[in-house]
Amino acid sequence: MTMEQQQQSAPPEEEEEKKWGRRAWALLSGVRSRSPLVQCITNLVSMDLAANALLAAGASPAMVHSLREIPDFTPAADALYVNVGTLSESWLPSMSAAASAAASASRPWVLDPVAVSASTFRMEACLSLVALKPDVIRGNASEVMALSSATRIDSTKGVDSSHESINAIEAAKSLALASGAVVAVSGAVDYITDGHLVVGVHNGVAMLQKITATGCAVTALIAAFVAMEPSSALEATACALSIFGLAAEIGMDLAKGPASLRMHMIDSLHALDEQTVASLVRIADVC
Ligand SMILES: Nc1ncnc2c1ncn2[C@@H]1O[C@H](COP(=O)(O)OP(=O)(O)OP(=O)(O)O)[C@@H](O)[C@H]1O
Ligand SMILES: Cc1ncsc1CCO
Ligand SMILES: [Mg+2]
Repeated sequence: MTMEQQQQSAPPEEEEEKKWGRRAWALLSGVRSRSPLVQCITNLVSMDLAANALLAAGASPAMVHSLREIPDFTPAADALYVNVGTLSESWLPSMSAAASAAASASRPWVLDPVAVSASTFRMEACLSLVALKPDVIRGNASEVMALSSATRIDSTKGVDSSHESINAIEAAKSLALASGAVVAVSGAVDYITDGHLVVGVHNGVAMLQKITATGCAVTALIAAFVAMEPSSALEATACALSIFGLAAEIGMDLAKGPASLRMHMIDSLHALDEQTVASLVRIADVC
Protein backbone atom coordinates (compact mmCIF):
# COMPACT_ATOMS: atom_id res chain seq x y z
CA MET A 1 0.00 0.00 0.00
CA THR A 2 1.38 3.44 -0.93
CA MET A 3 1.58 6.26 1.59
CA GLU A 4 -1.29 7.98 -0.21
CA GLN A 5 -3.50 4.87 -0.04
CA GLN A 6 -2.69 4.50 3.65
CA GLN A 7 -3.80 8.07 4.32
CA GLN A 8 -7.04 7.53 2.41
CA SER A 9 -8.18 4.25 4.02
CA ALA A 10 -10.20 4.40 7.25
CA PRO A 11 -8.67 3.14 10.52
CA PRO A 12 -9.28 -0.60 11.14
CA GLU A 13 -11.87 0.05 13.90
CA GLU A 14 -13.90 2.20 11.51
CA GLU A 15 -13.72 -0.50 8.83
CA GLU A 16 -14.81 -3.04 11.45
CA GLU A 17 -17.77 -0.89 12.48
CA LYS A 18 -18.81 -0.44 8.83
CA LYS A 19 -18.68 -4.19 8.31
CA TRP A 20 -20.97 -4.68 11.33
CA GLY A 21 -23.30 -1.98 10.00
CA ARG A 22 -23.66 -3.85 6.71
CA ARG A 23 -24.21 -7.11 8.57
CA ALA A 24 -26.90 -5.60 10.80
CA TRP A 25 -28.68 -4.10 7.80
CA ALA A 26 -28.58 -7.41 5.92
CA LEU A 27 -30.11 -9.22 8.90
CA LEU A 28 -32.79 -6.58 9.51
CA SER A 29 -33.64 -6.64 5.79
CA GLY A 30 -33.86 -10.43 5.95
CA VAL A 31 -36.27 -10.24 8.90
CA ARG A 32 -38.39 -7.70 7.01
CA SER A 33 -38.55 -9.72 3.81
CA ARG A 34 -38.86 -13.22 5.28
CA SER A 35 -40.87 -12.33 8.40
CA PRO A 36 -39.76 -15.27 10.56
CA LEU A 37 -42.40 -16.84 12.78
CA VAL A 38 -41.13 -16.58 16.36
CA GLN A 39 -42.90 -18.68 18.96
CA CYS A 40 -42.66 -16.91 22.30
CA ILE A 41 -43.22 -18.61 25.64
CA THR A 42 -42.58 -15.47 27.59
CA ASN A 43 -43.65 -13.78 30.79
CA LEU A 44 -46.99 -12.02 31.15
CA VAL A 45 -45.35 -8.61 31.67
CA SER A 46 -43.33 -8.78 28.46
CA MET A 47 -45.83 -10.22 25.98
CA ASP A 48 -47.04 -6.91 24.60
CA LEU A 49 -43.62 -5.26 24.19
CA ALA A 50 -41.97 -8.40 22.82
CA ALA A 51 -44.74 -8.92 20.25
CA ASN A 52 -44.69 -5.28 19.20
CA ALA A 53 -40.89 -5.16 18.94
CA LEU A 54 -40.97 -8.26 16.73
CA LEU A 55 -43.71 -6.81 14.54
CA ALA A 56 -41.92 -3.45 14.22
CA ALA A 57 -38.78 -5.28 13.09
CA GLY A 58 -40.77 -7.24 10.49
CA ALA A 59 -41.02 -10.61 12.25
CA SER A 60 -44.18 -12.53 13.09
CA PRO A 61 -44.69 -13.17 16.82
CA ALA A 62 -46.92 -15.89 18.26
CA MET A 63 -47.40 -16.25 22.02
CA VAL A 64 -48.25 -19.96 22.05
CA HIS A 65 -47.57 -21.83 25.28
CA SER A 66 -50.06 -24.65 25.70
CA LEU A 67 -48.31 -28.01 26.03
CA ARG A 68 -50.98 -29.55 23.78
CA GLU A 69 -50.11 -27.22 20.91
CA ILE A 70 -46.35 -27.64 20.91
CA PRO A 71 -46.03 -30.78 18.74
CA ASP A 72 -47.98 -29.05 15.96
CA PHE A 73 -46.78 -25.51 16.37
CA THR A 74 -43.11 -25.48 17.39
CA PRO A 75 -41.67 -27.38 14.39
CA ALA A 76 -43.47 -24.93 12.10
CA ALA A 77 -41.94 -21.87 13.77
CA ASP A 78 -38.66 -20.39 12.52
CA ALA A 79 -37.38 -19.83 16.06
CA LEU A 80 -38.46 -20.33 19.65
CA TYR A 81 -38.08 -17.87 22.51
CA VAL A 82 -38.35 -19.10 26.11
CA ASN A 83 -38.44 -16.60 29.00
CA VAL A 84 -38.96 -17.63 32.63
CA GLY A 85 -39.99 -14.19 33.94
CA THR A 86 -43.36 -15.26 35.36
CA LEU A 87 -42.48 -18.93 35.74
CA SER A 88 -45.06 -21.31 37.13
CA GLU A 89 -45.06 -25.05 37.60
CA SER A 90 -47.66 -25.43 34.88
CA TRP A 91 -45.61 -23.54 32.26
CA LEU A 92 -42.28 -25.31 32.75
CA PRO A 93 -43.29 -28.53 30.91
CA SER A 94 -44.32 -26.41 27.90
CA MET A 95 -40.98 -24.64 27.91
CA SER A 96 -39.04 -27.91 28.06
CA ALA A 97 -41.21 -29.61 25.43
CA ALA A 98 -40.93 -26.64 23.07
CA ALA A 99 -37.15 -26.45 23.50
CA SER A 100 -36.85 -30.17 22.68
CA ALA A 101 -39.22 -29.84 19.72
CA ALA A 102 -37.29 -26.86 18.34
CA ALA A 103 -33.99 -28.71 18.65
CA SER A 104 -35.44 -31.82 16.96
CA ALA A 105 -36.71 -29.70 14.08
CA SER A 106 -33.32 -27.92 13.81
CA ARG A 107 -34.90 -24.60 14.74
CA PRO A 108 -32.86 -22.18 16.86
CA TRP A 109 -34.11 -21.39 20.33
CA VAL A 110 -33.18 -18.63 22.73
CA LEU A 111 -33.41 -18.54 26.54
CA ASP A 112 -33.94 -15.50 28.79
CA PRO A 113 -33.25 -16.57 32.40
CA VAL A 114 -35.12 -13.69 34.04
CA ALA A 115 -34.43 -13.36 37.77
CA VAL A 116 -32.76 -16.77 37.86
CA SER A 117 -31.67 -16.08 41.45
CA ALA A 118 -35.21 -15.46 42.67
CA SER A 119 -35.76 -19.01 43.93
CA THR A 120 -34.31 -22.49 43.93
CA PHE A 121 -37.20 -23.58 41.68
CA ARG A 122 -36.30 -20.94 39.11
CA MET A 123 -32.57 -21.74 39.21
CA GLU A 124 -33.28 -25.46 38.74
CA ALA A 125 -35.73 -24.72 35.93
CA CYS A 126 -33.16 -22.55 34.13
CA LEU A 127 -30.43 -25.17 34.56
CA SER A 128 -32.75 -27.82 33.12
CA LEU A 129 -33.50 -25.55 30.14
CA VAL A 130 -29.79 -24.84 29.59
CA ALA A 131 -29.29 -28.61 29.44
CA LEU A 132 -31.66 -28.62 26.44
CA LYS A 133 -29.04 -26.64 24.52
CA PRO A 134 -30.33 -23.18 23.65
CA ASP A 135 -28.57 -21.51 20.73
CA VAL A 136 -28.43 -18.24 22.66
CA ILE A 137 -28.83 -17.23 26.31
CA ARG A 138 -29.41 -13.49 26.97
CA GLY A 139 -29.55 -12.05 30.46
CA ASN A 140 -28.47 -9.05 32.47
CA ALA A 141 -25.17 -9.20 34.36
CA SER A 142 -26.60 -10.57 37.61
CA GLU A 143 -28.54 -13.28 35.76
CA VAL A 144 -25.54 -14.40 33.69
CA MET A 145 -23.25 -14.47 36.74
CA ALA A 146 -25.75 -16.55 38.73
CA LEU A 147 -26.58 -18.98 35.94
CA SER A 148 -22.92 -19.43 35.07
CA SER A 149 -22.05 -20.47 38.62
CA ALA A 150 -25.41 -22.20 39.24
CA THR A 151 -25.55 -20.18 42.44
CA ARG A 152 -28.29 -17.80 43.57
CA ILE A 153 -26.98 -14.27 44.04
CA ASP A 154 -28.85 -10.98 44.65
CA SER A 155 -31.91 -12.98 45.55
CA THR A 156 -33.67 -9.89 46.88
CA LYS A 157 -33.18 -7.85 43.72
CA GLY A 158 -35.65 -9.61 41.44
CA VAL A 159 -35.56 -8.93 37.71
CA ASP A 160 -33.13 -5.96 37.70
CA SER A 161 -29.36 -6.28 37.58
CA SER A 162 -27.13 -5.15 40.40
CA HIS A 163 -23.93 -5.71 38.44
CA GLU A 164 -22.31 -4.04 35.43
CA SER A 165 -22.16 -6.05 32.23
CA ILE A 166 -18.37 -5.67 32.01
CA ASN A 167 -18.03 -7.62 35.25
CA ALA A 168 -19.96 -10.56 33.80
CA ILE A 169 -17.76 -11.20 30.77
CA GLU A 170 -15.82 -14.06 32.36
CA ALA A 171 -19.05 -15.63 33.65
CA ALA A 172 -20.55 -15.31 30.17
CA LYS A 173 -17.54 -17.01 28.61
CA SER A 174 -17.63 -19.93 31.01
CA LEU A 175 -21.42 -20.32 30.58
CA ALA A 176 -20.94 -20.31 26.82
CA LEU A 177 -18.24 -22.97 26.98
CA ALA A 178 -20.20 -25.14 29.41
CA SER A 179 -23.53 -24.88 27.57
CA GLY A 180 -22.50 -24.58 23.92
CA ALA A 181 -24.73 -21.48 23.64
CA VAL A 182 -23.79 -17.99 22.57
CA VAL A 183 -24.20 -15.89 25.72
CA ALA A 184 -25.19 -12.21 25.69
CA VAL A 185 -24.95 -9.95 28.74
CA SER A 186 -26.97 -6.76 28.38
CA GLY A 187 -26.13 -3.47 30.03
CA ALA A 188 -24.49 -0.11 29.25
CA VAL A 189 -22.39 -2.13 26.81
CA ASP A 190 -23.79 -5.48 25.71
CA TYR A 191 -21.22 -8.28 25.53
CA ILE A 192 -21.75 -11.33 23.37
CA THR A 193 -19.51 -14.38 23.46
CA ASP A 194 -19.24 -17.94 22.24
CA GLY A 195 -16.66 -18.61 24.95
CA HIS A 196 -13.75 -17.54 22.76
CA LEU A 197 -14.64 -14.36 20.87
CA VAL A 198 -16.20 -11.41 22.71
CA VAL A 199 -18.04 -8.64 20.87
CA GLY A 200 -19.27 -5.39 22.45
CA VAL A 201 -22.40 -3.50 21.41
CA HIS A 202 -22.36 0.19 22.31
CA ASN A 203 -25.83 1.21 21.16
CA GLY A 204 -28.64 1.86 23.66
CA VAL A 205 -29.81 4.40 26.23
CA ALA A 206 -29.86 4.13 30.02
CA MET A 207 -33.59 4.93 30.13
CA LEU A 208 -34.30 1.47 28.66
CA GLN A 209 -33.89 0.24 32.23
CA LYS A 210 -36.93 2.33 33.21
CA ILE A 211 -39.24 0.50 30.80
CA THR A 212 -40.20 -2.97 31.99
CA ALA A 213 -39.34 -5.92 29.77
CA THR A 214 -36.97 -4.21 27.34
CA GLY A 215 -34.51 -7.02 28.05
CA CYS A 216 -37.25 -9.55 27.32
CA ALA A 217 -38.13 -7.73 24.09
CA VAL A 218 -34.55 -7.62 22.85
CA THR A 219 -34.22 -11.36 23.51
CA ALA A 220 -37.28 -11.89 21.29
CA LEU A 221 -35.57 -9.83 18.59
CA ILE A 222 -32.44 -11.97 18.98
CA ALA A 223 -34.57 -15.05 18.21
CA ALA A 224 -35.81 -13.42 14.99
CA PHE A 225 -32.29 -12.46 13.90
CA VAL A 226 -30.85 -15.89 14.73
CA ALA A 227 -33.64 -17.44 12.64
CA MET A 228 -32.10 -15.64 9.66
CA GLU A 229 -28.62 -17.09 10.27
CA PRO A 230 -28.70 -19.94 12.79
CA SER A 231 -25.08 -20.87 12.06
CA SER A 232 -23.88 -17.33 12.91
CA ALA A 233 -25.65 -16.91 16.24
CA LEU A 234 -22.97 -14.65 17.72
CA GLU A 235 -23.16 -12.16 14.85
CA ALA A 236 -26.96 -12.28 14.70
CA THR A 237 -27.22 -11.71 18.45
CA ALA A 238 -24.86 -8.73 18.37
CA CYS A 239 -26.76 -7.20 15.45
CA ALA A 240 -30.15 -7.64 17.15
CA LEU A 241 -28.89 -5.94 20.32
CA SER A 242 -27.39 -3.14 18.26
CA ILE A 243 -30.55 -2.55 16.19
CA PHE A 244 -32.70 -2.50 19.33
CA GLY A 245 -30.30 -0.07 21.05
CA LEU A 246 -30.14 2.12 17.95
CA ALA A 247 -33.95 2.31 17.77
CA ALA A 248 -33.91 3.43 21.42
CA GLU A 249 -31.27 6.10 20.69
CA ILE A 250 -33.37 7.56 17.89
CA GLY A 251 -36.55 7.26 19.96
CA MET A 252 -34.85 9.05 22.84
CA ASP A 253 -34.56 12.25 20.79
CA LEU A 254 -38.36 12.50 20.77
CA ALA A 255 -39.15 10.98 24.17
CA LYS A 256 -40.20 12.84 27.31
CA GLY A 257 -39.75 9.84 29.62
CA PRO A 258 -40.03 6.03 29.71
CA ALA A 259 -43.60 5.78 28.39
CA SER A 260 -42.97 7.91 25.32
CA LEU A 261 -39.57 6.27 24.78
CA ARG A 262 -41.37 2.94 24.55
CA MET A 263 -43.61 4.32 21.81
CA HIS A 264 -40.88 6.18 19.91
CA MET A 265 -38.51 3.22 20.12
CA ILE A 266 -41.09 0.97 18.42
CA ASP A 267 -41.69 3.63 15.75
CA SER A 268 -37.93 3.99 15.20
CA LEU A 269 -37.42 0.25 14.94
CA HIS A 270 -40.10 0.15 12.26
CA ALA A 271 -38.58 3.08 10.34
CA LEU A 272 -34.86 2.20 10.40
CA ASP A 273 -33.25 2.63 6.99
CA GLU A 274 -30.00 1.46 5.46
CA GLN A 275 -28.16 4.76 5.82
CA THR A 276 -29.06 5.06 9.53
CA VAL A 277 -28.12 1.47 10.31
CA ALA A 278 -24.89 1.59 8.31
CA SER A 279 -23.70 4.77 10.00
CA LEU A 280 -24.93 4.32 13.59
CA VAL A 281 -24.48 0.63 14.45
CA ARG A 282 -21.73 0.52 17.07
CA ILE A 283 -20.31 -2.96 17.43
CA ALA A 284 -16.67 -3.71 18.13
CA ASP A 285 -14.63 -6.83 18.73
CA VAL A 286 -13.46 -6.92 22.35
CA CYS A 287 -11.13 -9.90 21.96
N1 LIG B 1 -26.95 1.85 30.98
C1 LIG B 1 -27.40 1.51 29.77
N2 LIG B 1 -27.08 2.25 28.69
C2 LIG B 1 -27.54 1.92 27.46
N3 LIG B 1 -28.33 0.85 27.23
C3 LIG B 1 -28.68 0.06 28.26
C4 LIG B 1 -28.23 0.34 29.59
N4 LIG B 1 -28.72 -0.62 30.41
C5 LIG B 1 -29.44 -1.46 29.64
N5 LIG B 1 -29.41 -1.06 28.36
C6 LIG B 1 -30.09 -1.72 27.23
O1 LIG B 1 -31.41 -1.98 27.66
C7 LIG B 1 -31.90 -3.21 27.12
C8 LIG B 1 -32.37 -4.11 28.27
O2 LIG B 1 -31.23 -4.53 28.98
P1 LIG B 1 -31.27 -4.83 30.54
O3 LIG B 1 -29.89 -5.24 30.94
O4 LIG B 1 -31.86 -3.70 31.28
O5 LIG B 1 -32.21 -6.09 30.54
P2 LIG B 1 -33.02 -6.80 31.70
O6 LIG B 1 -32.48 -6.40 33.03
O7 LIG B 1 -33.08 -8.23 31.40
O8 LIG B 1 -34.46 -6.13 31.46
P3 LIG B 1 -35.93 -6.70 31.75
O9 LIG B 1 -35.80 -7.80 32.78
O10 LIG B 1 -36.70 -5.52 32.25
O11 LIG B 1 -36.49 -7.22 30.49
C9 LIG B 1 -30.75 -3.78 26.30
O12 LIG B 1 -30.96 -3.46 24.95
C10 LIG B 1 -29.50 -3.05 26.83
O13 LIG B 1 -28.53 -2.89 25.85
C1 LIG C 1 -41.34 -7.11 36.26
C2 LIG C 1 -41.26 -8.53 35.88
N1 LIG C 1 -41.56 -9.52 36.77
C3 LIG C 1 -41.43 -10.73 36.28
S1 LIG C 1 -40.91 -10.74 34.66
C4 LIG C 1 -40.89 -9.04 34.61
C5 LIG C 1 -40.52 -8.28 33.39
C6 LIG C 1 -39.11 -7.84 33.38
O1 LIG C 1 -38.21 -8.87 33.34
MG1 LIG D 1 -34.32 -9.65 32.05
